[in-house]
Amino acid sequence: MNPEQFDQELKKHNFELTQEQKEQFKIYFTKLVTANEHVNLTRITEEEDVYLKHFFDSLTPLFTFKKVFVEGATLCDVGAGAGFPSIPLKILMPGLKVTIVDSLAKRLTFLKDLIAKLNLSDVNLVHGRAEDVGQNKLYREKFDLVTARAVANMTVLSEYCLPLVKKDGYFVALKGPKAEDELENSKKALQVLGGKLIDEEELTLPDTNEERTLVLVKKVKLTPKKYPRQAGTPRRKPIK
Ligand SMILES: C[S@@+](CC[C@H](N)C(=O)[O-])C[C@H]1O[C@@H](n2cnc3c(N)ncnc32)[C@H](O)[C@@H]1O
Repeated sequence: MNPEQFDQELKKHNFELTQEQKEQFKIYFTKLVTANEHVNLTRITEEEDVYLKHFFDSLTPLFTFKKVFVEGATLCDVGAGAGFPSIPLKILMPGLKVTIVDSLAKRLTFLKDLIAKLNLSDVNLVHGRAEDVGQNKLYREKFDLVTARAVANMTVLSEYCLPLVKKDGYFVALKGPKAEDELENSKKALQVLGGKLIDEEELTLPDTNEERTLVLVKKVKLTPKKYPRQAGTPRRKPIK
């Protein structure tokens, strides 16, 4: 998907990019591939792949779960790495108030520079593990939306993300193909952590066979204080 095809695809979803937004994606692409020569950020570096597999892919929740993406909402992106999905979402919806949590300082250094170059406001960077951030009063149960792509399986991810979601807010997981087993295995964790599975949508990226699954979980109850457990425990001893 080249930048023109990207514009066309977004139009199909009723998003007409301004000149400024087109420029922001262009700068994002350039900075990503340049920085990637020194810091390990992505394996995807061809322009058409970056526009499809990073930019468009990051925006699919916005097209699929429209009603939960409200201008002015607070969004926390857990394990955003080089900014996916939150930075493309922020470019398209400038009113979002974004917090990015990642445990790797080098990636946050890249993001700090990127945010300045893209002239984005209301993007807060937090260096830390989701398990610790989820126990920090500043962040716990403070977000309308929490997103994560390619960070952990659904059970572990739920323990990272749900503690950060406000009651009645949403957790959106961007998953690959065939996520049913993962989802089935996470049922207990969702229930324990106060989540309720609302929707699960399968889609294919335009003009490809690239399959994705988007999962929408609503926080229906507060998360018990003991979660998230100590850093490393969710992965070592997933909730069963
Ligand atoms: C495979 S990358 C995915 C990055 C991005 N979400 C994407 O889709 O391109 C996983 C990221 O999650 C971060 N990460 C993994 N476990 C984490 C944890 N427990 N807390 C915070 N960040 C974590 C890593 O540092 C890394 O940047």
